[in-house]
Amino acid sequence: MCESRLTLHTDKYQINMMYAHWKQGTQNQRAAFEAYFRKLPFGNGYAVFAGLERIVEYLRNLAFGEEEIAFLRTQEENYDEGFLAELEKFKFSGNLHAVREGTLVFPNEPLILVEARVFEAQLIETAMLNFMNYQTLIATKASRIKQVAPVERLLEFGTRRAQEADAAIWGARATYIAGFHSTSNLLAGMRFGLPTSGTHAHSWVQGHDSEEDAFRQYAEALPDHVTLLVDTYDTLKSGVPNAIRIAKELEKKGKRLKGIRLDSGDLAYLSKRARAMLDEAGLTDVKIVASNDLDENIIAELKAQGARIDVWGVGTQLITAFDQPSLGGVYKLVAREKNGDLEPVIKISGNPEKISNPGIKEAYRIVNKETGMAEADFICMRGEKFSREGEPIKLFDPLHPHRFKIVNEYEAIPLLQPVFINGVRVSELPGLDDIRSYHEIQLALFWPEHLRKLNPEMYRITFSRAMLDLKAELIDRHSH
Ligand SMILES: Nc1ncnc2c1ncn2[C@@H]1O[C@H](COP(=O)(O)OP(=O)(O)OP(=O)(O)O)[C@@H](O)[C@H]1O
Ligand SMILES: O=P(O)(O)OC[C@H]1O[C@H](OP(=O)(O)OP(=O)(O)O)[C@H](O)[C@@H]1O
Ligand SMILES: O=C(O)c1cccnc1
Repeated sequence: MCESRLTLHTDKYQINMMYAHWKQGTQNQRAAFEAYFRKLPFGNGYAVFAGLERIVEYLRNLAFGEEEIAFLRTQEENYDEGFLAELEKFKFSGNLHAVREGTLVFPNEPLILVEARVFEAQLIETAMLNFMNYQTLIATKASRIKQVAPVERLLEFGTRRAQEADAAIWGARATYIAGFHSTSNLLAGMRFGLPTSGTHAHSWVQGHDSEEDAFRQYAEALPDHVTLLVDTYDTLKSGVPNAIRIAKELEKKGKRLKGIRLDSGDLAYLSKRARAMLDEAGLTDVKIVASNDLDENIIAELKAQGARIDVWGVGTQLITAFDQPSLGGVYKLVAREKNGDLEPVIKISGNPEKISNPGIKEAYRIVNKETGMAEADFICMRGEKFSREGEPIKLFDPLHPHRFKIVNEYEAIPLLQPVFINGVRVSELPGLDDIRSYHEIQLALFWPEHLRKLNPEMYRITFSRAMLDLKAELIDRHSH
């Protein structure tokens, strides 16, 4: 968790390239890189950008101390002492623009723009992608779950099955951005101010002579927060009746049973039966929590079956992004310093989708003033004049440039915000609750067709004519 130790959280090839730049005397040349992804995860219609807070912490603490330098000395005999001395002076002195956490983002649009000495811009690729790819993936998975359970409480239960501690903790934060209500991880609660929640485990019941005794002892210990796990022996014959008994005892003390938790079996059937039993006992306010390898598909299916579940506890499938364990975000050089100017560069590929978009760009969300809804994102060259307001904008379909739509009255909202300028923080990042509310406002900008979890309508990402022309020119220049 100590961010200052993350300087060497990078691939060795970055340090090798930094070294080679230092040898050829180009380490101070400026370079611009963009981070973006090419394909949406989970077949979703959007992704939820996350990871910026950690990126900012990482950049602020980026430094090579004695320990790092001593280690590098052991890793490569070619590293010259002069290079290591240069590293001792290292700090991030560049510019970073990024979209806000919680923003809905789409393939091939710049999410982070780094302009810095190539020495710096190169080093940070690995860690930035690591943070952005994981946290964006988990926020997106959480958002899919939120789409199918918009009003119920969503509890994040994943830590024990997460890919180690950082994934659990930063993953919990990402799920909160996308609308989860709490995490079971107390360190995430302490670190980020996330609400925490907890019921009890089967071991609590197994560790007593009877289920009833286990429930009673638990209720005595935590009378204000009693949610009882009712499936250790037999949910309907023993768990729910025992929970009802304890609820009645709590009532006598002026307390209420908060809930019961179902963690196995047919959750639709059991929840309906449990609801009827609770209601019959006058416990209509007692909530039913369900867990057991849930994901957005099972939750949707359970709801379609009429399950009476008020609270969903979701662990493994969410925190490991089980159905797609990685977001393939990349970090590509888009411009480099040549003869004092920043010159656009391209990466060619046999696969047209993998050809990079050259030059430093701006990204705008085009919101139709008549409907208040997002029509498309528009990517243009930095400083390019396009009619921001007042005049119609022509939004080309990138795959079929003969197809376009015209929006007459619109607002162009810039997506990339300055975070560091010349190494200095120029804006405070919003607090987590602001990010969460902003995410909700973002969702409201999009038609439901783009938000549905199965076969969504693709939101349009469009490029300016100038950017497409530059790309064509560079492809032409590099074709033989
Ligand atoms: N009515 C239902 N419709 C669809 N899926 C369900 C339904 N009820 C439960 N499930 C899901 O089916 C899966 C059942 O998995 P599994 O067979 O391991 O659970 P189980 O029968 O409860 O056994 P265990 O006691 O080992 O947890 C879980 O992912 C659960 O969320
Ligand atoms: O299923 P997930 O979505 O990953 O949610 C977390 C799971 O972790 C716990 O089970 P576990 O068997 O680890 O512990 P327990 O003995 O308390 O049930 C809990 O009961 C959930 O089933
Ligand atoms: O509080 C719970 O019920 C819980 C927490 C973590 C994992 N499973 C369940």
